Amino acid sequence: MLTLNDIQIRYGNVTAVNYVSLSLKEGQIGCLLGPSGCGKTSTLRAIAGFEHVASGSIELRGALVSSASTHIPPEKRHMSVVFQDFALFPHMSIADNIAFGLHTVPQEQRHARVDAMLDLIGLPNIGERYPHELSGGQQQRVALARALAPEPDLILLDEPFSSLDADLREELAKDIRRILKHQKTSALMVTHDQHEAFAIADVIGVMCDGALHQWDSAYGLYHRPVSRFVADFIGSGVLIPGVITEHHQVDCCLGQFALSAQHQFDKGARVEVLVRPDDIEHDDKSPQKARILNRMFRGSHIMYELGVEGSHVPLLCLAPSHHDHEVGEQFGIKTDLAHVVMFARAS
Ligand SMILES: Nc1ncnc2c1ncn2[C@@H]1O[C@H](COP(=O)(O)OP(=O)(O)OP(=O)(O)O)[C@@H](O)[C@H]1O
Repeated sequence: MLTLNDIQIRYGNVTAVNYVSLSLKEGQIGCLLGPSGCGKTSTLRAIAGFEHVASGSIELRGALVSSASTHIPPEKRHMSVVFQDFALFPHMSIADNIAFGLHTVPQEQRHARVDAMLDLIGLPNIGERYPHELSGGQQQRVALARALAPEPDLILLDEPFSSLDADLREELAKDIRRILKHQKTSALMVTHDQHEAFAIADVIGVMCDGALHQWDSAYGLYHRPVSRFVADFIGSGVLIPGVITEHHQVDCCLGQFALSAQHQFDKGARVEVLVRPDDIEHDDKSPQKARILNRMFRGSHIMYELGVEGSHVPLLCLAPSHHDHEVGEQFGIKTDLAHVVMFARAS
């Protein structure tokens, strides 16, 4: 339903977005994720029609809406945008806020649509109230209701939870996902918070310096990162040196592992092996030991930092928190790196 073909966005000499391509299917929820300044908001604004593209093209439901020579204005794109600051009109009731984009709809249907939207967001009795009488989370639900009311082809969400408490964010992200899925509305969100992206999106794009590194499921980004940047940005983990000894075997400080997945490295290749905290399992009975350098209690789990001979960086191990060990202790570990991700080591 939405396709970006190699778009570039420039501000004077600055290239903010560099050859980004992606496609979103009907009813899918996508998310652009990345650090500040990576170009995610510029991409969203170009889709909305607030920015021009310098090259490449944007298509919505097969129709060209942006290219170097075409620019359909925002109001003709059948999209709604939800901003981070809610942007509700303070002097209008909640019902009038939601009805704002419905001026072409006959009055009776307009009332019915507003009521349906209030039911959908789980706040059926607040139509007569004003924005300042609602909590931040309620205001953001209303902003979503206002965006959904005109039944747009696509909803764009620009860091919609950034002004809310951390606890509320994930809850609201799940809620908004439920509402969008119920309405079968396609959406694209921008965030720098991977937990929000995981909670809401079917497909996530990781951006860095104007480039889209990977457009994939959360599982794919975590388990099959295509670049060091994605490996580092998504989840936690460390890269340790290794060598490919036989085809489908890698030798590193944790031992020698048969690799189950295809890889492009020849025998003798020097690689870096991505080791996630869930790749190292704590097992008191294991003959393989590591020293505990640090520990971070996380409620259900403890994240241990482990010193392992041959690795100049501490490795991470996520263990259930009833495995309660002190810093300085030797700790039994088991590792299985058969499915592991590797990158070529810089010479
Ligand atoms: N109107 C503008 N004029 C000039 N440069 C801009 C403009 N808007 C953005 N930029 C630059 O383009 C690059 C990408 O900005 P953009 O806002 O798209 O990134 P972002 O990933 O959304 O960042 P953030 O998370 O901080 O909002 C940055 O280097 C930024 O300084």
